[in-house]
Amino acid sequence: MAGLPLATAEVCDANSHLIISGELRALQPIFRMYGRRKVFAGPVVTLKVFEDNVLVREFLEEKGQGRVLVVDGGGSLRCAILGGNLAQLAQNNGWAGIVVNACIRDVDEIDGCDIGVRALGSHPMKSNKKGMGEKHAPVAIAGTRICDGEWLYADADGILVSRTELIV
Ligand SMILES: O=C([O-])CC(=O)C(=O)O
Repeated sequence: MAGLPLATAEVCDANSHLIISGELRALQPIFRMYGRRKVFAGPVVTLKVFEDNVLVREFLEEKGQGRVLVVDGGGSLRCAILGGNLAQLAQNNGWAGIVVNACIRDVDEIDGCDIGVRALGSHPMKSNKKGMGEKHAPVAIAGTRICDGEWLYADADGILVSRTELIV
């Protein structure tokens, strides 16, 4: 069930066979936690952009239905590709969380939203608005390849990606 609070450490202990096969991977611990939801999970939607957040908005304008948006922003530390308005939109549209391999801004506003956000850090500058990027492309972030439709589980210990939904 989407949103079920699975503990990532317990999932790892109980599923060593899935770790060995590569079906279950842990992202390297490079992210900071933002948003009110410290624990979130759901099916993944991937997006690849670079210092441009038009496509981030396009996704978050859709109904989230408990999904997690994974944005590979190329690791950029030069501007923010998610801010308070987009986080509010994501919350209102029912996204479970957003993982950003880049920076965010409006941290206080995002921390007030009922959504989980992980990002490399915060940056006060906005991004470009050209609409460049690739939706649903496989991404490689934090040492981990992530594909559209996989499942992501995040809690205080870290972030797991599983090829299929994990059942408790
Ligand atoms: O529009 C942007 O570039 C991001 C932002 O600041 C927001 O979502 O509030």
